[in-house]
Amino acid sequence: MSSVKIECAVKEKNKIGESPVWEEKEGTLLYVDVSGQKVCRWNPATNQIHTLKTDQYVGSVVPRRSGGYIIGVGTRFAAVDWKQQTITTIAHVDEGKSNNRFNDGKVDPAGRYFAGTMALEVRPAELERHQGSLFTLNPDHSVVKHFDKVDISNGLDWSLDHKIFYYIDSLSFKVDAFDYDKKTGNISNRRAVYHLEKDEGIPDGMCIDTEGKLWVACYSGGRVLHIDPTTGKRLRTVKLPVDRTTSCCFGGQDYSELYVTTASEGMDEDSMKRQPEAGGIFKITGLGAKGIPPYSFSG
Ligand SMILES: O=C(O)[C@H](O)[C@@H](O)[C@H](O)[C@H](O)CO
Ligand SMILES: [Zn+2]
Repeated sequence: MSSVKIECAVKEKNKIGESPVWEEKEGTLLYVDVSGQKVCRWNPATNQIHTLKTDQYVGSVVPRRSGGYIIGVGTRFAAVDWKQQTITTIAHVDEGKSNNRFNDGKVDPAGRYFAGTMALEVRPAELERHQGSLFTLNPDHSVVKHFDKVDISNGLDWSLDHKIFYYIDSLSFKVDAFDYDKKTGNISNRRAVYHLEKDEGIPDGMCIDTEGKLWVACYSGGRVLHIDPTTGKRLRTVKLPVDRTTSCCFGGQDYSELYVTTASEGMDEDSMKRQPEAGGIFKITGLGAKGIPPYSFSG
């Protein structure tokens, strides 16, 4: 077995780094800084970061098949023209809930954008409960609301056979699964596939690997969990040198590198001293696992 190597690849600090997506064509890593209110694109070859400021908190960014990106910003779905550096609203959600914002999101195997909302936090993980919902932006730009009463809508991905949708509502401290209908985008039959242990922190972003196993970043846990969703067992724990690990995706050559975003927001001076790399993005190699290419929004 090769040895695991963990390095801080993107040193520029995010307040809340999130939603990492590998862009194979350019060999770049796309992500957001939620409360830093920006969409970022890091080029490993040049170590340059290009950013686009948003006018509100941005929860996630996904590639769009016709070019550019789609984001969940504030309580809007919006299109990003990266070349023109413009953001155009596509649809509104959670109308009347002015204290809400989009959080994590990802494109499903049929090209729909799934993203959920949450109330704004007073402090990390402290917020008015049950205010969020999970939505889908369809390719025709219609919006579907799947369910409400979500605390912190977070990690999501689909099984390799496209029959299961995995989902995390962070404050439930578990990873859930739904039956997923690729044709309609409907999800049903919610059940738990993994319950976090006390010291594992708060489940946040996640991604699937080529074996159908999940990698779950744990906020306040300083770790990524490798989970088998069919047995409900944890296969492995990968610890990082910072506590606030937020999300992960595979990227790089053959999708064999795991990129882990982290947050620095809300840390006091002391913990910043102890964790100087907080807010950076980590690259983990030697895991012996690989990911799959991200799906693009087809609308
Ligand atoms: O990363 C996210 O998904 C949210 O934007 C964050 O706010 C954290 O999850 C939260 O603070 C801890 O649960
Ligand atoms: Zn998250």
